[in-house]
Amino acid sequence: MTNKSEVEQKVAEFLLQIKAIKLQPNKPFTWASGWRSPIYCDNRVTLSYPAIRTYIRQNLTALIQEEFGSVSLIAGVATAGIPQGALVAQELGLPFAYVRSKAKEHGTGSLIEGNISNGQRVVVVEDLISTGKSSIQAVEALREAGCDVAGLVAIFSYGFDVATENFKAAKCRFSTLSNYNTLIEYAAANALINNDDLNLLREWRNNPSGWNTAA
Ligand SMILES: O=P(O)(O)OC[C@H]1O[C@H](OP(=O)(O)OP(=O)(O)O)[C@H](O)[C@@H]1O
Ligand SMILES: O=C(O)c1cc(=O)[nH]c(=O)[nH]1
Repeated sequence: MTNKSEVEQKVAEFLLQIKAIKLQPNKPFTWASGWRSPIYCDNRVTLSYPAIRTYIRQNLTALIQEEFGSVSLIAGVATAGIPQGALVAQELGLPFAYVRSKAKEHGTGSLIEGNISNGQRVVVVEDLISTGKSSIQAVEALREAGCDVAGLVAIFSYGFDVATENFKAAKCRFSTLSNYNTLIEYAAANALINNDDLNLLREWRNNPSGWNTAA
């Protein structure tokens, strides 16, 4: 059995260490949802660090086994969920497929790439959950294609209520390796983010969809 809070902290530590956590309060990031944010968690950077990539692969695999038991397919969410999902599928010796954000506009016209079969029990791998919209879109596409979606795992979640509600509405379970609260607590305890930025991040977290909308 993995120690959940140890993994949450270790992943937060790694993300800070490799500067996957980026802060730009004066030049906000625009997220997939359209929200503007002072923070960006770039899990793609983990791929550049073999030891960290391995830790994430092994712990996503353990999470899938603990939460969902036996599955027959791993599916990644394009694009950042693709490499993470492929690594996990390799670890589990399972088939892999991935779901595009929209169907390809030439060639096969596919929305889902790879072979899937009706009734196949699948776990979806995503890198990050903000609103959960991208995740749910992939889950619905797999269901429409006949898959039995056991649930979704991701490296990081901001823990927003809107994501919880979106997953609940879609009747999809999800679990992540780390989350925003752990990240902020770890950064504060180890003086990895200065106090001004910590205050700003805590304030932002109270109303993320409304932050900086006037800018
Ligand atoms: O929970 P949500 O509000 O949907 O946001 C999270 C999504 O945003 C990012 O994808 P993005 O499309 O920005 O980039 P990518 O192609 O690099 O995955 C991230 O990889 C998630 O898929
Ligand atoms: O919501 C997003 O688009 C998003 C936020 C974030 O911190 N990292 C990321 O890759 N995407």
